[in-house]
Amino acid sequence: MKLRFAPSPTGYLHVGNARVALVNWLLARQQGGTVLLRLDDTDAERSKPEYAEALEEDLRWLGLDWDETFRQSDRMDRYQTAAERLKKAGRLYPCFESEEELRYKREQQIRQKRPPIYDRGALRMTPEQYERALGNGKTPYWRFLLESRTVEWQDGVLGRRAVKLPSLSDPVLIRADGTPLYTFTSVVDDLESGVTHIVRGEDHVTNTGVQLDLWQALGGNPAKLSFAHLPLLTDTDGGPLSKRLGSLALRQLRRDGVEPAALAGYLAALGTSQDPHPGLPRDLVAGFRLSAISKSAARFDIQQLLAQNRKLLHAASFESVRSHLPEGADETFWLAVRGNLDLLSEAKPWLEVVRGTVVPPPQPGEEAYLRAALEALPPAPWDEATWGAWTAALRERTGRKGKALFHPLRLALTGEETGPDLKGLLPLIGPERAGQRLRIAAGA
Ligand SMILES: Nc1ncnc2c1ncn2[C@@H]1O[C@H](COP(=O)(O)OP(=O)(O)OP(=O)(O)O)[C@@H](O)[C@H]1O
Repeated sequence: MKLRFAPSPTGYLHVGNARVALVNWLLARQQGGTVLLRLDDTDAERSKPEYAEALEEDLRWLGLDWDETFRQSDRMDRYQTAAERLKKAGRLYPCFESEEELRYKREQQIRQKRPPIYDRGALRMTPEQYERALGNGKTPYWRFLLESRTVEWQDGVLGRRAVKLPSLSDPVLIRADGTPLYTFTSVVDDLESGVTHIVRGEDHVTNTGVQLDLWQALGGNPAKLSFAHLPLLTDTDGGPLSKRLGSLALRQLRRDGVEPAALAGYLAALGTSQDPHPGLPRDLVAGFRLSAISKSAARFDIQQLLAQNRKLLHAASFESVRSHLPEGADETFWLAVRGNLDLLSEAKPWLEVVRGTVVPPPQPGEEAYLRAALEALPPAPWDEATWGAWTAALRERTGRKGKALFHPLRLALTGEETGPDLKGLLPLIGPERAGQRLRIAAGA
């Protein structure tokens, strides 16, 4: 079994690309298969080495690896050879029609209520017309002659699928400047690198019909190839994802402090009826089932991702996050704040709150209460019982309870409306800072 992930290095990977990469990887690792990372970089204008580097880095960050890798741009001679083979078999034919001519033909077809399919006009060219076009300095581009049949396959996610080839235009495989196009290079590579399972986004379903025809024309046996098309992910608002738009890029999520295990766990369960659980890809292998993926488009909900991230952080040991915490953060600090974090990057401002300077906002009308709180501060040393003892004494003294009792204290001590449990924070803030902050807040 051999699977491949074949992104084009034309931008930063987004969560939709990552889901496809993850599913390929999980299937391969579950069944002892091989993973190939192929860089589809024949679009020289849009492909950039820095994107290729970035996508490898992003995949590794997510916890994925691969057994083989190559770039299409290194295999131009192979595409050339395959093209010659198709030409000899009469399946690749030269065309000279310009974009404008083709547009005109399409408009006419639409007016006549006919499907706008390429009419194979180039096949009717006589050898003399062909030579004349060449003599006039024209260079042909090349189309693949599709067979007149319906291509069917059993899709691992979508079920039985069929593509009627006569309803499609013969695809251009080679541009006039000689560059081969995706439809072509992809099939040549899949065939020559021994790929057995193609798992990719649903945007490729029509390609699959064409590519199976091409696969056969190049001597491949379609029975040896399995397909699964994953429904496309949309963004939180239901909009499409694109590398070009930079939407929901792995890079950005990583920069925002999302943990790879949160993302991988969420992506593996997305579009299934399973509840997501954080886990690195290697931890998800055993529980993964391709058949559990639903046929409908799935929405990538950033809130749900954050929920996974939260779950992960709340249970994370100090040792496991230590190297990503700001300097000065110790285990007591981590245990005090972890239950309140969506993202690891949010730990830093809390370190500021316990160690740095907080200017509490004014709380008009609360000055007397805050003065009473200052006076009731328990003596040092402070521990986790201090908050309970202090607020119990204040309850007794002022008759306050609930929010009226706690909220002015939180605001004065942290400068924030919400945050980690004060039972853990108060001893970290310590008597000196707590006293200062209460004094300022009380206007004392
Ligand atoms: N929104 C999406 N959801 C799920 N899979 C996707 C999505 N978009 C692309 N893919 C899949 O990601 C893989 C890599 O494709 P590709 O590099 O062409 O990405 P792309 O986002 O479509 O790129 P671009 O925006 O540059 O056209 C393919 O298998 C493709 O089907």
